[in-house]
Amino acid sequence: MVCLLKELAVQLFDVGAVRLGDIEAKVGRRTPIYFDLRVVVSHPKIMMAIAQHLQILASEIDHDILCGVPYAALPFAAVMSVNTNTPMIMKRKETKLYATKKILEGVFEQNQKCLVVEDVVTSGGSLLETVHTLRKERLSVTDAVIVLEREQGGASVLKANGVDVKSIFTMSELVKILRDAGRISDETVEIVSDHIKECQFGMKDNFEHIIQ
Ligand SMILES: O=c1ccn([C@@H]2O[C@H](COP(=O)(O)O)[C@@H](O)[C@H]2O)c(=O)[nH]1
Repeated sequence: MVCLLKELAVQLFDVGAVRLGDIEAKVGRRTPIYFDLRVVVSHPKIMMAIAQHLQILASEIDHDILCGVPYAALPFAAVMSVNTNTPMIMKRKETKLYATKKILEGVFEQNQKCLVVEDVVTSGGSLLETVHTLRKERLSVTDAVIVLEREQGGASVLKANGVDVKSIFTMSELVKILRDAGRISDETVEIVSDHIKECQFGMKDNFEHIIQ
């Protein structure tokens, strides 16, 4: 049986996957809430629950193979791959400099439909970079399944680049569950809601280097 979303959200909080405060995120951005889903590798039951929820989203999407955005989403994609007997490929952060000189590891064919798996989307930049690499290798990429959509514009950036994103949680849903479960205060919900409104990303936040 798949664990309920509310239970999953509270379990994530209780294992330290949700950090509150004035936190430095990617390249100098600051955020009052940061999700560190990398801790999930140490909690197999939570890993399985996340993979199962991602599989529910993936079941509505036609795809031949899976690819996780490195590194945080690789374990999620691997568990989904094994659970559903769907082949997976791995994108390297950098092209291998010797022997095979590959950027993608694993077996694939041109025009196969590749479903991208990601942990968190903020600006959409990390996911878009992976999509760009996959498309350069002639894979067809139109969809992604993710754990958390921070509602800061990333999903719209991806949509504008031909990628539909389906998430297990949005940031507002997740903070509401945590507030109702007594894990965070009303004040924190308000701070997060203000942050979402104030810190929005769009194509102007320069994805040109990725999509050129
Ligand atoms: O709360 C967060 C926010 C981001 N991340 C990591 O950053 C990228 C997503 O940011 P983009 O701006 O969309 O590229 C993603 O790969 C996450 O691993 C995070 O871990 N937690």
